[in-house]
Amino acid sequence: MTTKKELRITIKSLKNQQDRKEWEEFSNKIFAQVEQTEAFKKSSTILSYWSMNDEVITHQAVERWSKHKKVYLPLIKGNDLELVRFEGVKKMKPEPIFGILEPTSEEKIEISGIDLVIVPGVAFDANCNRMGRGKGYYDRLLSESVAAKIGVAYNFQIVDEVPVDQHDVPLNMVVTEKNIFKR
Ligand SMILES: Nc1nc2c(c(=O)[nH]1)N(C=O)[C@@H](CNc1ccc(C(=O)N[C@@H](CCC(=O)O)C(=O)O)cc1)CN2
Ligand SMILES: Nc1ncnc2c1ncn2[C@@H]1O[C@H](COP(=O)(O)OP(=O)(O)OP(=O)(O)O)[C@@H](O)[C@H]1O
Repeated sequence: MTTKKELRITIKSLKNQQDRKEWEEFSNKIFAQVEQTEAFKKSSTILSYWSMNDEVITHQAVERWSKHKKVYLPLIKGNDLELVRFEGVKKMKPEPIFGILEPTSEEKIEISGIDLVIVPGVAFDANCNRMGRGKGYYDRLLSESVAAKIGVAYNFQIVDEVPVDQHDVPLNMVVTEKNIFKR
């Protein structure tokens, strides 16, 4: 059984072997699939993330969705995430630790007010288990949530088995450019 630490190293080296020119196209495909789901169609409040350069690219999808739904993005506050309304790229600022762009809006929401969460991750498996960047932010956030949870990843991030700890929260669905896994 591989450990989370080993799996993070494996995925990091796989990332370096990818042709990133395809990532924009893959990301478009992934979010086209997400938009077909009942969970998406029924949702009015979405928690997405604003992608960093090694993640499924969310920027276009967030802009598109924000025209007819309320879209929120995570903001790091110590050990927790605050959920802040997306009001356009111009109203975002880089956060000091990882440089992730975060919204500057005053409008916040509790996780209980969210219908659908688009979850980033380092690796996922076909049972919709997820491993993140190892800080536990999403595990703590999602443990309190009944929202639909859709993980998004490139297909190379799907592994046979993600090591699962007790606090890890499984997702309802994982979407890649090649597959849709449901639980
Ligand atoms: N786009 C995006 N936003 C997000 C997350 C995410 O995974 N992706 N988060 C999800 O939790 C939260 C931020 N948590 C983060 C945790 C670690 C790292 C990071 O870059 N870690 C380095 C190495 C660790 C370190 O420096 O100590 C890395 O993974 O290379 C970034 C964000 C909230 N916002
Ligand atoms: N519900 C929780 N309550 C308290 N601590 C937690 C909880 N979930 C995770 N943690 C702690 O967070 C740390 C990181 O956990 P883990 O390696 O599973 O994170 P991850 O799922 O990879 O990261 P993330 O959720 O940030 O993407 C662990 O030390 C774990 O004990």
